[in-house]
Amino acid sequence: MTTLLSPEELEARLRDVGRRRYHSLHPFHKLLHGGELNFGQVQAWALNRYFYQAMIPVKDSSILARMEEPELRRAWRQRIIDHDGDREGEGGIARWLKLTDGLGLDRDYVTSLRGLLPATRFAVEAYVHFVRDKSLLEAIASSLTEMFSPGIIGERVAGMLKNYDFVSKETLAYFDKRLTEAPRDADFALDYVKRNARTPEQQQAAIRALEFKCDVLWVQLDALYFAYVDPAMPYPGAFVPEAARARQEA
Ligand SMILES: O=C(O)c1cc(C(=O)O)c2c(n1)C(=O)C(=O)c1cc(C(=O)O)[nH]c1-2
Repeated sequence: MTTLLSPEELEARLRDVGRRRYHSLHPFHKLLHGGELNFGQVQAWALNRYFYQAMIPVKDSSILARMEEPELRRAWRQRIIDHDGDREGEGGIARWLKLTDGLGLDRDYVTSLRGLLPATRFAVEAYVHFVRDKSLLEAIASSLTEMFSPGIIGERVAGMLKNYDFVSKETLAYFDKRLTEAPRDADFALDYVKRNARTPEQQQAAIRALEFKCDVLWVQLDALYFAYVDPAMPYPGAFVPEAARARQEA
């Protein structure tokens, strides 16, 4: 039988999930941050991750719609504004497209999702469905990977600026804002989970939700690794970096 944890013990268990399973541990990220990917592989990462970015406000709208207290909605709606902006050209999704522009990818191609790997699509959709179908507590707990993101973002920006001449501070500007947004969002969500997971079952469900979310992030990198690093077999129809395409056509 599982026992009731104190809020502090629950937090420690949640943080432990990140220590063991966060996508900072994935070999694809180690290559990305260490400067060991080529231009086409970095393009593939940015193109696939666009779909994650684009669906974040969709999943947050679904969480918002289930919040019955104005106080909660007021806090959560900021996430949607952060990603969508208040007008065309503003917000996180627009900033992500600056990155894909900077990497020479055609905007219409990126947003059409034609080049996406199927595993990216399935993982991101699973996240959207999870928050829709599970309890509000689990939906909020699944966002808690953001507790761990400032560390990886710091490492990523420093590593990419140092190692790749095809990225700049301007093209990586997306991540600047995340360094303040993510801790604010994670503090709020962690406080909610600590206050509302009041039974051993609810606490276990919150921990499992965070594990699930780590899986959502992890499999996206598995898919990139398989398609673009080793054995480098892009799914038929998915994005093919120019160099690989030229080889295929030769
Ligand atoms: O760069 C990253 O490694 C990273 C990780 C995560 C995360 O841990 O889920 C998010 C983001 N970035 C991010 O930019 C973002 O907007 C975001 C929203 C969420 C969420 O679950 O609501 N996670 C993340």
